[in-house]
Amino acid sequence: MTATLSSSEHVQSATAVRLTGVGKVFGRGQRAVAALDGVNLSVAPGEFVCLLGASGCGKTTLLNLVAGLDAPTAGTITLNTSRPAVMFQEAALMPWLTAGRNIELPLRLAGFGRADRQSKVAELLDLVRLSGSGHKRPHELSGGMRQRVALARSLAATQRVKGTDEPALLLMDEPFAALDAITRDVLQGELLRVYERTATAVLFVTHDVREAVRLGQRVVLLSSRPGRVVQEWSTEDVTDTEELTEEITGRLREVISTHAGR
Ligand SMILES: Nc1ncnc2c1ncn2[C@@H]1O[C@H](COP(=O)(O)OP(=O)(O)OP(=O)(O)O)[C@@H](O)[C@H]1O
Repeated sequence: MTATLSSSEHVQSATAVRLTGVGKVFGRGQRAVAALDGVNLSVAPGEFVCLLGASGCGKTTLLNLVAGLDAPTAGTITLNTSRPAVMFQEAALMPWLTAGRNIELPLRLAGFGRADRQSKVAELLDLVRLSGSGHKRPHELSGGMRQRVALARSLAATQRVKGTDEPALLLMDEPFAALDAITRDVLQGELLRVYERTATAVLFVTHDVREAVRLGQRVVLLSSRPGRVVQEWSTEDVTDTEELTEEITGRLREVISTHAGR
């Protein structure tokens, strides 16, 4: 199932994840809620894609489907990666474990030996600039530091004892939304730095256009419920990010007002 990046044709056609005609309806009959409808989307190995949409358009539903936490009612999802790691708005760390032990947990579950776990934890703590805080428990850390631990734990969850040729996929559901503006700004920069040092594909959900343009190589706009892809933009080679941010914001407003008029 793993994509082999052995020729340029493969490189172009390889996907970490592909959604084809994906739909999701919750409930039945008169109470049925169509959250997603005919979503077509793919993310290439190592690509950073931001999924943007108004509140309630189905972004979290889509991430849950890709994560395998729920099943689509229509269409198919093809994963060519190891099991995706998920990071949420709340760090959801184990409060009784130190930062280091929290990061170690997925490595333990994946079957890494003790020495390997210790060196990987040290590496990941260093990657998220928390080398001196591995012994601290979550309540001793700031909100931003807790999200750094959560990021390191998510990256740990993408590690495999064998089969390292499988590309990794990180699913992020508004991970910085609960942080103050300055911390959010710092963590966005940190995420980009970490992303550049790993080969992980990222599908990042946000309703913040500026965040999407700053982080994503591609920004994909979902319509209001039922969510479907209405437009996408590449941010690569864009010199004027303000102009792009304004253009996407305008399109997002249109999408929201279309929905409000229904
Ligand atoms: N388990 C469920 N049962 C019924 N309806 C659901 C369920 N989960 C989500 N929905 C509905 O599906 C729609 C999409 O929800 P979802 O949480 O995916 O949106 P979202 O874009 O992530 O929103 P937000 O940005 O506010 O987090 C909403 O109308 C929501 O009420």
